[in-house]
Amino acid sequence: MSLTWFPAPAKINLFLHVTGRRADGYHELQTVFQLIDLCDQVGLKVRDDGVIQALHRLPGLDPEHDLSVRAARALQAATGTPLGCDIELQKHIPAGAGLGGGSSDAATVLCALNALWGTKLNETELAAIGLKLGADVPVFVHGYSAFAEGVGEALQPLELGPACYALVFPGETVPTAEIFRDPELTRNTPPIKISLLREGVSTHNDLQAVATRHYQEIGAAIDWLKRFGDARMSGSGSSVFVRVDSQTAAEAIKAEAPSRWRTWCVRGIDQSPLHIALRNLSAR
Ligand SMILES: C[C@](O)(CO)[C@H](O)COP(=O)(O)OP(=O)(O)OC[C@H]1O[C@@H](n2ccc(N)nc2=O)[C@H](O)[C@@H]1O
Ligand SMILES: Nc1ncnc2c1ncn2[C@@H]1O[C@H](COP(=O)(O)OP(=O)(O)OP(=O)(O)O)[C@@H](O)[C@H]1O
Repeated sequence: MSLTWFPAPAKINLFLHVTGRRADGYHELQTVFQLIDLCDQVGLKVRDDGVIQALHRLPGLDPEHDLSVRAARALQAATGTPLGCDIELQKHIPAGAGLGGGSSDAATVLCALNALWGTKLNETELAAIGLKLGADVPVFVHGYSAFAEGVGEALQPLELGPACYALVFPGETVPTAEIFRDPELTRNTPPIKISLLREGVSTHNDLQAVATRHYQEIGAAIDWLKRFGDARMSGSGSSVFVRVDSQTAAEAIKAEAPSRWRTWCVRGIDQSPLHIALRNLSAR
């Protein structure tokens, strides 16, 4: 049997407010996760011998630290299944880009293996396993764009509707922990009510000021994108984005962008393509 392939979409944070800090050092956030149609692809094949093996190597990363492998091991441990799997990743989402690529790979492995192994955990149980791997994993397990609180795991689905973005990766790989531990980080933005989002309350990304101080190229990309609209950083960076009216407008920005940056025209999606693939699998 060959590998079965499943998509792992990226996200952008339309805003990110840091509203506090917990005793364990993690930060309380308010954010909107917008899923986008830039995807990694995760190939999986069930093994009868219980072995979990990566067929790929991510540059500079021990396979045991690969979030796709860690997710498979976590599901195996939680369910006690005797089954294993081969895993292969086709990476299209840059790592350390604030796009949640590693977290999404992990969520796709959890959801797809749960179906392939027949372990029958529900989404809440899978999200709880995912949260131990990273604060961004639960939103990808649930597979919808959402307003998030807590450390990013308390989710309320949002229908954001059709949206186009020009997305720029200025080439910096940002370790998320480095940004969160900066003493200069604003950690006391007053919480907002979700209802105010629809009324157009002003929002921002609290991690942006710190990240642009650490990585000059992020500031350069924001300044360049600002001529097209309200340009912002996603997550802890380094990617930045601007919302535009049409795919044509996004294509024009991509054509003009400095060639040292990777640029995409992406669409917002309210439902993850992973969940559509899983429904098709169970209908077979
Ligand atoms: C910045 C965001 O990308 C926004 O979506 C996420 O909050 C980060 O999610 P993630 O990459 O899955 O993060 P994790 O792997 O859980 O955490 C990496 C590190 O970031 C810090 N961290 C992360 C999330 C959070 N709410 N507070 C934190 O302080 C912690 O130091 C943690 O050790
Ligand atoms: N499958 C994976 N894909 C990408 N990075 C991975 C993976 N597994 C582990 N990692 C490690 O995790 C780090 C963060 O990866 P990721 O792509 O999720 O970052 P990010 O987009 O900045 O995340 P976030 O927005 O969640 O902070 C990488 O620098 C890499 O060392």
